[in-house]
Amino acid sequence: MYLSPDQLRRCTVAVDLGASRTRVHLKGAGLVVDEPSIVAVNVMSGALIAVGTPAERMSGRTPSHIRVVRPVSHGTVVDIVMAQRMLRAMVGEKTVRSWRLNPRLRTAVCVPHEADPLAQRAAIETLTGVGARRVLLVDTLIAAGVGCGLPVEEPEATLIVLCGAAATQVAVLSMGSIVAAAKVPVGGETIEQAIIQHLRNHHELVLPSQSVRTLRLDVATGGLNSPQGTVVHGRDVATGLGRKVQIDPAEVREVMAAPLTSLVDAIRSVLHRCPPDLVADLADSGVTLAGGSALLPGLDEQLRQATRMPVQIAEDPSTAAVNGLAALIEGRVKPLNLDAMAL
Ligand SMILES: Nc1ncnc2c1ncn2[C@@H]1O[C@H](COP(=O)(O)OP(=O)(O)OP(=O)(O)O)[C@@H](O)[C@H]1O
Repeated sequence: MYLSPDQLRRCTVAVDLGASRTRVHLKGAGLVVDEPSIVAVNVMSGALIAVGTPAERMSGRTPSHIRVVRPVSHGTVVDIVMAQRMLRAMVGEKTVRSWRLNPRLRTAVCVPHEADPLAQRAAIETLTGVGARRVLLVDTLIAAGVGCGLPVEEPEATLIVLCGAAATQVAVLSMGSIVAAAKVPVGGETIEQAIIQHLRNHHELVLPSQSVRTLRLDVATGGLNSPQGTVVHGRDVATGLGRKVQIDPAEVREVMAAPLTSLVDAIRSVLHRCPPDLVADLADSGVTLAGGSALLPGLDEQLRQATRMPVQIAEDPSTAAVNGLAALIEGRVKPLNLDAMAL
């Protein structure tokens, strides 16, 4: 079904419930929430202990009565009650109360391309639970395309690669629609898992989840470029005791590069399914990378070499989807009829 620009402009709130981060944009106020999608709860009393960044810091360090929960997985709400409590805490009770008092509150929310009816229902229930009277679902790929400043409403093709936490979506967009799309289970989190597995197999070290992020970002910023590499602390697989290991940056880069080949295959398969006229359009505009994992070191260069197309990273890749949704609800883009759903 098509969603008209007027329907979107009647929305007051734009939400991107990501596996890694939750982002909320309020019309007129801007981005009011950009926090990790994590909640820490006391399993005995059911009380919320922390939400967002403080809850993320607790991950892997909590006593048995505190559980760290991620209510969103692969861009889909998997724990509706927890997602509602997380949103309420992030936005603030005062704002949620004002939402509840507004009988016409409309909210636009991004959902992954081809999200199944259960995933759509979960997004809707989460938002109605925090006060939305009507929820409009917008395909994340379209929202991200708009957020990257791509001319998605024009009859020429644009190619977007949205690199999230657990998955990457690839799509060719034209005239406000998705011409062809593919999804691969590769993202920042899967790469972190690959690094953890590598260290376990080759160094017999169990790396804490928080250290793997630092290690990955060190590689990203060139902080590991000293000849000695970097020292990481973890737990010895056999003895269970604390141990440190010196890691070669080239080794980490190799592990990170492996899952990215499936991304190149996804781009090729999307291009194969597009009419040649649209593929010809892409010779100049090339590939636009969005999503937090677009900042993975060397990803743009690897894609440039593999596809022989120009590759650019969006100006603000992490917030592309919520910014695009915000531009749609604020009417900052040319009117376009979107492939989306209103429920
Ligand atoms: N500077 C950076 N370098 C490398 N990776 C990064 C950087 N910043 C964020 N990331 C990674 O980007 C991912 C989060 O991206 P994003 O915020 O787009 O995800 P999300 O929208 O929450 O997830 P999804 O789209 O999968 O539901 C995380 O895995 C994070 O580690």
